Amino acid sequence: MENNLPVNIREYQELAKKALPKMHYDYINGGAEDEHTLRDNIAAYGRILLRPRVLVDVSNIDMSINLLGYDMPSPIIVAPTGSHKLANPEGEVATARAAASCNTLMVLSFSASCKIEEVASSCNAIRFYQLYVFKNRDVSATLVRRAESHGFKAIVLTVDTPMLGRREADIRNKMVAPANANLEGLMPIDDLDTARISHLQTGGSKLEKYARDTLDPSLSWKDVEWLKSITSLPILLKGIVTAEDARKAVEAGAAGIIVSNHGARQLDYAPATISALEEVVKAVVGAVPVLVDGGVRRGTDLLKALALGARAVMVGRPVLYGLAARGQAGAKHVIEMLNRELELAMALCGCRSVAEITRDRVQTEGDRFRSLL
Ligand SMILES: Cc1cc2nc3c(=O)[nH]c(=O)nc-3n(C[C@H](O)[C@H](O)[C@H](O)COP(=O)(O)O)c2cc1C
Ligand SMILES: CC(C)CC(=O)C(=O)O
Repeated sequence: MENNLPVNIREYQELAKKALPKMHYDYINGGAEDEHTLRDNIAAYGRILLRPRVLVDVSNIDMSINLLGYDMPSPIIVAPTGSHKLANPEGEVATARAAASCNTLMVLSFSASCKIEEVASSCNAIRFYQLYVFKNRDVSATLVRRAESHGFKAIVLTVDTPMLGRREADIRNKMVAPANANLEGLMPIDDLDTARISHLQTGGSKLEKYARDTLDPSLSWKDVEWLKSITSLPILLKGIVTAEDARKAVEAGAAGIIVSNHGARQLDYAPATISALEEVVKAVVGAVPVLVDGGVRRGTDLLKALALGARAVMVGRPVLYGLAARGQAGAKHVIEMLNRELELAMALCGCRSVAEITRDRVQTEGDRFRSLL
């Protein structure tokens, strides 16, 4: 096996598909409804071309960045994804160790299958905590306090999930809500079991029923204020794809914006995130860092996102593919592979540092259209 390691993310995806029960692979891999946005998150990267500059001495490439005051050796971040135990029995602890061994920042999901405390004590690293606002605010507030006291450095509030998107593979597979290790003792377990296990008349998956019983559809800008009132940690808003909301996020005091469509699992026909990134970057005019996730599978994708103004780039499914295929070693290899691919892409584009990955290194469809006018 070690001599036959996958050479790219696609190969990890194939291994993950072989390794996992169909229900779990579909949950990880799937998107909402027609999966138009799911395909476009990846396809949109393919429509952006690179404009390499040559005869630059690229014998030293520096991929480091600074995010919210933290120096990071590369702009890659592990996106928050729920239920890592579906991919590997060691769950988020294995992912956290993989990320830490690459000095990569990980965002721990609210829906994690390992406890905040377990992840925090498994290895030393800078980590952020992702939050959902539950109907019962005390549940969310308690988790924020636990994350704070275990050294998490920022809260990533996911704002694109007032209710769960319609994921048809999960409906077909009768996907059950995976156990959330961090809710134990916070919600009456009977309620959770009913939500997780009961049959539905609505045609949604059991996961959808669980989300409906817990997530608060009244989520609004007031909740950002509420969150600010209960924590002194910086708050990043994840799930913004328009200039209008980006401006509101800055007004609301967000410390950062994550351009995301939740890996195309929420609103189908939302824009591919790489197509929405520049609009958001322009709207915030440097007031806060803008991050992006969705569809990143290559180092060249990372370079394109950085050229269009992302400060850092989050990766979701690829890490889960690595975890499912080869556990902690697989998750680590995925991060390393993306780092090496980015380094090579930078060298071949003549960029010695992230600051040198400027807007003119890419040509978007919009650029091609404008050049015809
Ligand atoms: C299996 C899975 C679970 C996810 N769970 C969460 C979650 O708990 N919270 C959240 O904010 N985003 C969640 N996401 C969305 C990711 O944070 C991220 O936006 C998305 O995976 C990026 O797209 P990519 O998978 O193409 O890299 C999840 C995504 C996947 C694939
Ligand atoms: C339980 C869900 C809300 C987790 C999630 O965000 C997802 O599956 O995309």
